Formats: sequence, structure tokens, C-alpha cells
Amino acid sequence: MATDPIIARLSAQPLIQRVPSSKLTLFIRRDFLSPEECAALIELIDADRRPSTIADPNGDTAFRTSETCDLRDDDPLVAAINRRLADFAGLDPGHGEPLQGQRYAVGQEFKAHTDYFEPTGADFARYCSVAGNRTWTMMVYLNAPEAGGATRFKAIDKTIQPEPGKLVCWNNRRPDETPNPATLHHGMKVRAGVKYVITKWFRERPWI
Ligand SMILES: O=C(O)CCC(=O)C(=O)O
Ligand SMILES: [Fe+2]
Repeated sequence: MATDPIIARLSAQPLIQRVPSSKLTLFIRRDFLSPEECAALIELIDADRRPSTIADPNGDTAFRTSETCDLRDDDPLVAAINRRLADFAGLDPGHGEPLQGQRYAVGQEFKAHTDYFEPTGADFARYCSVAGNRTWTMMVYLNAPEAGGATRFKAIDKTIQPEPGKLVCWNNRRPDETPNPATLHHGMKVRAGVKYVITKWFRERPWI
């Protein structure tokens, strides 16, 4: 199998940690964003948020209870962070969806899900016919809530604790490019305080 250039680039980044697993390619890089950048992003998220949505509703109205903010690329900070995320992984910035912020108050969560769209899902064509499915997820915690709010990857029994500026990124596909169910993850309930993250999803083809 040819070496995946994204995995090679991430593996070579200073201070990168790779979570040991044969099922899933998952990296962590602490202090990816500075405290000042985290604070500025939190301010943007607080200024403009809406209830989060999910792609293929499953009848559980409490499945994703957070709020979402669309972070516009015409903001210089957002544009710089988009460039830095793509460059860090060697991903084509043109394949990235617009950056989003997520905010979780006490009791809010995003239950176990995968970030790729189910090829058999009712809305697959609507979400994926132009840009294709999601490939990589890059997520950065902007703060640490006082309790709760970890991200749990059930299939590999790994729980990641929020820390300000900490980047988590993973490949949503297996080496044969099919969706990887071992990427199943749960944004767990915040128990005290508020949790903020940014999420960046990349696609198979350019995002228009
Ligand atoms: O908030 C988290 O820990 C996970 C967020 C997430 O999985 C998502 O936005 O797709
Ligand atoms: Fe997710």
C-alpha cells in the first residue's frame, strides 16, 4: 500500500501524538491554537449561534443538543485558521467545508455518530453529490469546561479530554477509502461550565 501523504505529513509534525490503533488513524496536537486565538473564536461563536442540526435525523430530538456557528472566511482570523489547518495536514484547502464553531451548555451533547454521510442514508445525494463524502475531520477545543465534555471514540476505547487549543484530527476513511465505522465518536455531556470547539471537515472533491 502506498504511504498516505496526509498521514505522513501529520506524523512528521512536531509535538504530534498518534493514538495507537490499527482500526483508526487519529492524531492529537496540544496547543495548536494560542489562548488569544481561542478567546477570539469563542467571542465569534457567542455572537452568532443557532441550534445544531444533523444530516439524517433518526427520531431522537436529543441526539445533538448543542449550538452551531458558521465561521465566515471573510474574517481574517477564520481565514488564517482555515489555512493553518489545511497546511498542517497537507489537505487541499479547497476541499474544506466552511469552518464551524460548536457550543455546549450544561447537559448538551452530540451522541455517538460518524462524521461521514451514510452512503445508504436518505439524504446522501443531497449532501454528497457535488463534493463527495467527508474525508478528514479536524477539531480544536477552545476551552476546558469545568466538568464533562470529553470526546469518546467507543470502538477504540479512547476518551479525549478538552484542553484549550488542543487539536484532534482523524481519517474518516479506511485505507481502501471506504467509510470507517471505527470513527464513531460521542461529544459527551458537559456537566459544569460551557464547552466550545471548532470543527473543520474535508471532502473528497472541491467544496463549492
Ligand atoms: O464536541 C465534540 O467533542 C465532538 C464534536 C463532533 O463530533 C462533531 O461536531 O462532529
Ligand atoms: Fe463528529
